[in-house]
Amino acid sequence: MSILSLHNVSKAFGSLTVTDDVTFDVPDGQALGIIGPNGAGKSTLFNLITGNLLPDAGTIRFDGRDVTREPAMRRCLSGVGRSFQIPQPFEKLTVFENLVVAATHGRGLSETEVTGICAGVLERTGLLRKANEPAGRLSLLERKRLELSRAMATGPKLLLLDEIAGGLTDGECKSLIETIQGIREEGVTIIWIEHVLHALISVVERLLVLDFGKVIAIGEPSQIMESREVREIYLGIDV
Ligand SMILES: Nc1ncnc2c1ncn2[C@@H]1O[C@H](COP(=O)(O)OP(=O)(O)OP(=O)(O)O)[C@@H](O)[C@H]1O
Repeated sequence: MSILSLHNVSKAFGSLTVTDDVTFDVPDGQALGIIGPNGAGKSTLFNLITGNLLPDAGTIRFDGRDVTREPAMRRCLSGVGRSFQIPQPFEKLTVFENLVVAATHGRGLSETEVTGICAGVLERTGLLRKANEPAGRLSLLERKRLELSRAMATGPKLLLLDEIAGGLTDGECKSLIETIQGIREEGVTIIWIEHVLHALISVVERLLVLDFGKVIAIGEPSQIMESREVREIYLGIDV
C-alpha cells in the first residue's frame, strides 16, 4: 500500500513553474531518494507534501486521505515529519527542551506526556549524552542529529530529510547513515533529498530525479545512475 501519492501536482511562483505535473507513489515502509540540480524544485516538493505550500493543481494523498488542502499542522499531527536543510534549533534551549517543543506541538501532547518519548528519540539518534547541552553549543554533526531528532519527536510515519548529510566528513556521514538506516528498519517511510549521492544510495531502494520541476526518472538506483539523461544532468558530479 502507498503511504503517499502525488497525482499531477503542479506549483508555479509567478511565471516560474517549479513543480510540473508531478506524479509518484511511495509504498509504506520504503525509502525514496530525490536528486536533481540546484533549483530543480526539490525543497518545493517537500513544502507541498508537508502543507507549507499548497499546489495550484493536482492531488496529494497521505495515509489513505486526501490532504491536498490540509494545513501543515494537521499533516504533522497525522504523521508527516520533516528535517530542514538549514538546522534552526532554539539555540539557548537544551537539546532535550528542543525535543519537547517538537514533540508537544507535533503530537498534540503535554510536556509530561512526551518526556519518555523524547528520551527514547535521543537514544536512537545518538544524542542522549548531549540532552542537557544548549543547542547553540553543538557541533555540525550534532546539529544534524538534533534536526533529525526534532523530526522524529513528532512521531512521523513519513520522514522527509532535506540534505541532512551536506557538509559532513566521510566518517560523520557514515555514522549519520547508520542512524537513518536504523530509523528505516523500524518501518518509518523515508523520502530523502540529498546531493551526497553515495550516502543516499546506501539507504534508499528507489531514486527519483527532478529537473526543472519535472520527474524525469524514477526507479532502482543503479538503473537510474546508468541513464544517459541523468548522467548529463550530473556531469561533473562523482557518482
Ligand atoms: N517562495 C518562493 N517564491 C518564489 N520563488 C521560489 C520560492 N521558493 C522557491 N522558489 C524558486 O523555485 C525554484 C526551485 O526552488 P527549490 O528550493 O524548490 O529548489 P531545490 O531543488 O530544492 O534547490 P537546492 O538544491 O538549491 O536546494 C528556484 O528557482 C527558487 O528560486
